[in-house]
Amino acid sequence: MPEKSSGLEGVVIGESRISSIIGTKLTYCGYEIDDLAENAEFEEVIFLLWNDRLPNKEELADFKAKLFKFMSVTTNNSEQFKAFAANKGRAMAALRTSISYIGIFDEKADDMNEDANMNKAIRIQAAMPAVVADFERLRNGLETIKPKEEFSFAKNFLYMLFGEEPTDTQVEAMNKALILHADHEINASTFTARVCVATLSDLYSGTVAAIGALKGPLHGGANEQVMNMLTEIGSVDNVEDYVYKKLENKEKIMGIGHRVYKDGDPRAKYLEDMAKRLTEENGESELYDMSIKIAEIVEKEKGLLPNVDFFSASVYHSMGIPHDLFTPIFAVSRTSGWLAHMMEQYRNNRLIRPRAEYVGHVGRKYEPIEER
Ligand SMILES: CC(=O)SCCNC(=O)CCNC(=O)[C@H](O)C(C)(C)COP(=O)(O)OP(=O)(O)OC[C@H]1O[C@@H](n2cnc3c(N)ncnc32)[C@H](O)[C@@H]1OP(=O)(O)O
Ligand SMILES: O=C([O-])CC(=O)C(=O)O
Repeated sequence: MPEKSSGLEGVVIGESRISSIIGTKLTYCGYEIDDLAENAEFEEVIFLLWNDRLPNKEELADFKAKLFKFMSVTTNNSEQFKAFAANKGRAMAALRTSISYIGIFDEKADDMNEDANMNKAIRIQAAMPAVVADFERLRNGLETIKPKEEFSFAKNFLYMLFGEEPTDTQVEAMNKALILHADHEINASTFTARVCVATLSDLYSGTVAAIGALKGPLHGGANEQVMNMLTEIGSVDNVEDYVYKKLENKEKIMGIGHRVYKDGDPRAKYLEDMAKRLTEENGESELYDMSIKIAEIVEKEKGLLPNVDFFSASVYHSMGIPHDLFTPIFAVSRTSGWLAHMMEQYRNNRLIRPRAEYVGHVGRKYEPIEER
């Protein structure tokens, strides 16, 4: 029997050209995350992850046009969608179900060639922001908003969500957040997507499986939990009591710690900067001050540092985004990484099927029901 690794910690599951984590350095296809966060548009990063190179001007224009086309044809006006939005259905569940639902109507869903998969990838990526925005509007009894061709992905996402043109600061913050969350090696949701398509299942199925994995509070779901925690704490004066009590009870502080980064998450500093700026502009800098105090105590007591989810909560809150849409926004971004990984998996596929050490009963015999 091969060696056991709980949580597959430290296990290398194969090769990838997509993102690399070395110490606290994160790169996408060889480009440092800092370089991309400072200079790129999210659409360029999606293209990069899917093609292993940045697009030229014409390729980017063509790619944006395709994304736009599918963002605008994704009408979430089906009766089912309206019903779960009107019932104030849960946002991640709505997203998961919507992607599955859209997949039903793609006649080429099971075509496995590279071109067909690239087309499906564009459809899925483009559908994500539209589904999140439409869900938010429909549950509030509002009309859905069509994207505009001249707007970027980040700008359209905010525009479809709020129904008015976002400010440059908001667009810049959303663009950066989308880039910073786009890919992260073999995290739990990406691994889930790869396991799913390694059976030669389709990209819709892999995306739906990945959304389910991202939803959990130990992964992408942590950003909403961070906001719940900040709301519950309420003021800087209450931080110490709250954090020490949690630690004494061996409870987790959300948004802190990481399976791979033990010396800090390189994405957190960007979100921290944005959180500082945006909370100040919003007159809610206490949210930032509380976050800093929480992080200081947990670092002092446990040696653990904030991950990408910690400051993204105050960033999204400052932008006026409802708290249950924080994790769906993570999904809008991470879909780019999931799709890149699934297409990479197809190119060099092998069924993913590990083993388990059996620790259950042995040698039992079937007992007739009357004798149990
Ligand atoms: C995008 C993302 O997915 S980033 C991660 C988002 N998730 C969170 O923010 C949830 C909070 N954090 C956690 O639960 C964890 O740090 C994880 C799941 C992210 C990583 O967990 P693991 O690699 O399994 O670390 P592990 O659970 O072994 O932790 C090691 C020790 O640190 C403690 N610890 C880890 N994270 C935290 C935390 N957030 N708060 C308090 N203690 C923590 C553990 O209890 C454990 O303590 P012990 O040695 O006294 O038992
Ligand atoms: O890599 C991980 O385990 C979690 C994470 O930070 C991410 O998915 O962005």
